Amino acid sequence: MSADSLQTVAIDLADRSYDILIGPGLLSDDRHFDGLPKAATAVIVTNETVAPLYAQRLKDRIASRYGQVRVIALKDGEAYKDWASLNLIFDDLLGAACDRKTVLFALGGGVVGDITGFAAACYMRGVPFVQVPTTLLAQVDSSVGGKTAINHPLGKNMVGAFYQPLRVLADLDTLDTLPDRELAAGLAEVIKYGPIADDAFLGWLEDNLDALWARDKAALAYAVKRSCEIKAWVVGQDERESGLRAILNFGHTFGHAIEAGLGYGEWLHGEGVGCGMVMAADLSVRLGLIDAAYADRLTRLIERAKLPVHGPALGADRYLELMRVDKKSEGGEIRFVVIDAPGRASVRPAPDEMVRAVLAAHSG
Ligand SMILES: NC(=O)c1ccc[n+]([C@@H]2O[C@H](COP(=O)([O-])OP(=O)(O)OC[C@H]3O[C@@H](n4cnc5c(N)ncnc54)[C@H](O)[C@@H]3O)[C@@H](O)[C@H]2O)c1
Ligand SMILES: O=C(O)C(=O)C[C@@H](O)[C@H](O)[C@H](O)COP(=O)(O)O
Ligand SMILES: [Zn+2]
Repeated sequence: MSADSLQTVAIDLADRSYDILIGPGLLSDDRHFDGLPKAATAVIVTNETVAPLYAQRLKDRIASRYGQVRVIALKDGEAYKDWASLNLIFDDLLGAACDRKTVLFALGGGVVGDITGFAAACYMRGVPFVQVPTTLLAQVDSSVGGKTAINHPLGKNMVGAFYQPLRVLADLDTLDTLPDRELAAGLAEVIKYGPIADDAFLGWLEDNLDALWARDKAALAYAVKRSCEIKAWVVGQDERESGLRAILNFGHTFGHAIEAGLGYGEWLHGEGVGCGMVMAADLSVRLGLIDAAYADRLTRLIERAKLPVHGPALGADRYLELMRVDKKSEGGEIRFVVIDAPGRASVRPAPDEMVRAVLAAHSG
């Protein structure tokens, strides 16, 4: 795939359908903003790290469409995906008398995207918003599909809403400034799509991981596009996770427990997911669904992506306690996304003793 070309992936959700635009230079070209609603005010929600890098560029693109463009720069970090940050957004919108046509632009990674989407869902019972993801993780996953939320000390993403953006603008050039650790975190969500939906993509990742690490634009463009296609295919069938969509949670039952158990921010979300996929793959082996060689193959790729494959020593009881709060749990029974066969996943419970064996093998 050419590194210079613009790619479009469509999310098909009836009257909530939208396009994901993927390519370099999107934030330097007014045309990608054509068709967005005009209003008195636009608000760019970002954070203190991303604002100095890209807020002015975005402001220049949209200034002609809005009477005023405000910028809210939140504190940076998973620990700030909380009520206090959400209230700062509401305080600013109300303080500036923003009306219900105000358009919010989420400029940043998944933290900014999730909190801005939730603010958009709530403010005056819903205002339009646009996702402008600037991390690999946000471009391949969090900006797409309409899951918005903040964290609660007792559980990850526990307060939120399904609320779709008007458009996703993934400018690949923004990845130039992304720290290596954040690139690795994004690769976790990219790798996820292989075992759950596309075994050939897993093979492509094995062949192209070095190119992705070298930030080869053509390789990044393909990884972002293929990830978005798979997510669009899943979300298009099950927007509100009544079934199929839960496969996107592969690795997350263990991963979210690690994030919450350590206090948000010590491990990145993608690091929790990377390690969580190792644990969930082992669980799939123990359930007799896949052979150990496939789990080893996945673990090797996760290691090559410079992600942790061994979890922190929270203790099995604490892991189990945290995982019971997971949104897939039913009546206190934890349900895990497991691999049924290469490229195919499902959700099912597992005996506590088996989960303890997985934790003994991969944490502590
Ligand atoms: N809604 C969903 O479907 C979904 C999917 C996956 C993850 N998530 C959520 O996304 C969050 C993780 O997102 P993330 O990994 O993007 O983390 P993040 O939003 O914290 O961003 C990672 C770091 O990179 C910085 N950054 C962002 N863009 C940059 C750039 N271009 N150059 C330099 N630095 C940049 C940020 O300031 C931050 O320090 C978690 O809260 C997770 O729960 C949501
Ligand atoms: O879009 C989805 O659906 C996902 O599960 C994508 C995940 O990568 C993401 O981390 C999501 O926020 C987790 O959802 P949650 O419902 O477990 O909070
Ligand atoms: Zn995730």
